[in-house]
Amino acid sequence: MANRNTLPLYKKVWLKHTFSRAVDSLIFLLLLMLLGYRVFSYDHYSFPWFVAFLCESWFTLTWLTTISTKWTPAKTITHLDRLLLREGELPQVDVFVTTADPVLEPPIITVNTVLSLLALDYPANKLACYVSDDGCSPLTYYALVEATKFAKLWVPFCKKYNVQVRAPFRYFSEEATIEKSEFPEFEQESLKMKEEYGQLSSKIQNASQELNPCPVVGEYEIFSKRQLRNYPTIIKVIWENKEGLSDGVPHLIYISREKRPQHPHHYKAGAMNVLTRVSGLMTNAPYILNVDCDMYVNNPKIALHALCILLDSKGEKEVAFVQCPQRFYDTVKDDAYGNQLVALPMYIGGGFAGLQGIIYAGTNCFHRRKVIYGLSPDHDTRTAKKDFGFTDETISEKKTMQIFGASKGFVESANHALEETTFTPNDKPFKSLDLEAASQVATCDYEYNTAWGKQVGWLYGSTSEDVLTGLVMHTKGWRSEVCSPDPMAFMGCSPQDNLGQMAQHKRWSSESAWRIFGSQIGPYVLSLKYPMPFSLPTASLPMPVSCLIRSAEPGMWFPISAFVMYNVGTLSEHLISGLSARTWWNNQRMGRITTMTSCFFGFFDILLKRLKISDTVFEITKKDQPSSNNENVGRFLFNESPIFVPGTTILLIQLTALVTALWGWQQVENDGAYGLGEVFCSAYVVLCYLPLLKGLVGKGKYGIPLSTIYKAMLLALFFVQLCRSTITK
Ligand SMILES: O=c1ccn([C@@H]2O[C@H](COP(=O)(O)OP(=O)(O)O[C@H]3O[C@H](CO)[C@@H](O)[C@H](O)[C@H]3O)[C@@H](O)[C@H]2O)c(=O)[nH]1
Ligand SMILES: [Mn+2]
Repeated sequence: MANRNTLPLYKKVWLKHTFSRAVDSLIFLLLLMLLGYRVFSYDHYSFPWFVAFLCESWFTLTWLTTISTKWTPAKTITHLDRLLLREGELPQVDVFVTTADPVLEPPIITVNTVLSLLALDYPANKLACYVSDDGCSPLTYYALVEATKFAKLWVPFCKKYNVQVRAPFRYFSEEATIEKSEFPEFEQESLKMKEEYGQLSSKIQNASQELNPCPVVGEYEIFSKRQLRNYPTIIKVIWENKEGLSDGVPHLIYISREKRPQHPHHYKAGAMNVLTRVSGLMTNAPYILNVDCDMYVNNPKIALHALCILLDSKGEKEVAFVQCPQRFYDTVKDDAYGNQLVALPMYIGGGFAGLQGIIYAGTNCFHRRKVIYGLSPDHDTRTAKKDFGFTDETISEKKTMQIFGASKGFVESANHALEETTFTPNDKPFKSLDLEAASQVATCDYEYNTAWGKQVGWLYGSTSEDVLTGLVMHTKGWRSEVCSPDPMAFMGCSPQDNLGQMAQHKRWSSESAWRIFGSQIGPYVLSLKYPMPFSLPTASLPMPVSCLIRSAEPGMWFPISAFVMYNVGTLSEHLISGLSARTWWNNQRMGRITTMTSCFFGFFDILLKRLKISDTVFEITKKDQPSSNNENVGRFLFNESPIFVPGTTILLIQLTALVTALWGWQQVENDGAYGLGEVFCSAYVVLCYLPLLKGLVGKGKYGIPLSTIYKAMLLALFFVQLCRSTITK
């Protein structure tokens, strides 16, 4: 009989997307033929020829990278039963939640996430939950304190009745069907919980409406001293599972790190590093789960699933992190703003398995602590510890301080973390609650002249710290895996309107552009293997031009067939994923729109930053609980932001072209044929830009501001003039 410790805890199943592969390859072939055609059509060499050639080459290149990413998709299957055989030896897990703004991220949302984490199906004495509050908000703190009282009822209730959805606001929402239970007292208790939760949310609601939300006495006094971005560290142990009960409520710790105006705080990456150090001093678990404040646990067994991969005898040597997909609840119908990321992760995300594994998405991810500290997979711990200065008596202290900072306690904990052996029996539960030592590692100058943000922890210098941090792990040789059990592991809020969606895309694409002009070339050379998501912003350049190039030549059959194939391919991918055709169309449409708005701007953002004209800022995405009477649903909102100028310009140009063509005002002396193909191209772009077209005539927040329209008109005129002069020459 095989030793129970050697049985694999997960397996990887390679999927065959034969249809998808065939369509994708055919498109690639067509693109190559088109390029060939261009090259050999000597007599047409001209400025438009050159632009068209450039764009088509770019498309071909990005398409090649897309197929190579999608080529070998896989999924992982975990063997929970095998892991549960070793239940007594499960390792500790530290859970990090980040929140940053009590207005954009209402505390009730954070509270629900925290409650769902505290109620995870995992021994409570092996869990600790750390909440980082970058807003230093007494309201968030108050909400967590109140939530803990409720947790003492909620956690046992969930475990007793094996409740599926452990975020109360979802559990009690009308849609969630409350599971029938064989226990007669269930209904009664469920009602009681509902009442208790109602009280909790109204307490938080009331506190948020008061001008001075919380008393400035007692434990809240410390918050009264704070000023905007200028306050000391506040760390509070809200709840300690003192007796180490495995069926109790896990530890809950609140952390608001020190901030001073003259010190950069590095946004989320900075917060994650503080969480890493404080938890290192307190529980020092070998595994870390991190979630954004809106990502509640939707599958209470998720920690067990992820650990199957991390503890597997092969996974242990190879896998740095386990990423669960990001899904969203109460989404806008048919994905009107194209931000729910359902088909994309399935086809592209799954494909990463054929490479070194999925990229780190910043949330819903389980990490190994020692990897966060910079360990490589092939490094045996001894040499690593020597490199870090742990073993060499003479240099040790100086060296470790240069890497991990001046806290002796933390250095010692890092020393232990590097030795992470699987299944450390839980002999020393809560190491110490030395708040003073913990406060020291949360100060804003702790990281000066250390490796934090450079070689250790979450890396700085980018607004998508996640992608960068994950890629650097891959460059060291680690792999990563997707864990996507049923039901979906986590669910979060997605932007409820196009403005939120655009801000988010701008941040993501500016991050990708960053790597193109990047200072740290290393990881990005690797990212050539991960080209798909990174070609996102660069698509913003050729895209607009290519929208404008129309050809009436025989060669136009190549792009036409490629276009048809592409649409057939993506539509079938959506339908197979169980999505509606309308969703597909919305995704296509938003793809065209975001390229010309957020991606375009993300690109310039980074140019400005590179030229040291501006600084990267992490704009937090607004998280609201969607209300049923949201009048904006599915409609486009506009504001004064220049982000709408390029899109409006494209729309105006295409409209002009369309009108000229249809009314037959086209001058014959150009090249005569203003064919069906051209009209079709213009019509297609206008169709994609329909929301902007509505914006041209809309009023108030539904209308594009006049100033934006004027700017776009000027640009459009300029462009049309330019084309005329080159064509008539
Ligand atoms: O100074 C800051 C700014 C943000 N956050 C937190 O970072 C998280 C993500 O911010 P959010 O505004 O929700 O960004 P999204 O665009 O929704 O986030 C996606 O993209 C980010 C990178 O761009 C990743 O970090 C996230 O995990 C990923 O969900 C939230 O919990 C914030 O509270 C901080 O802790 N401190
Ligand atoms: Mn988010």
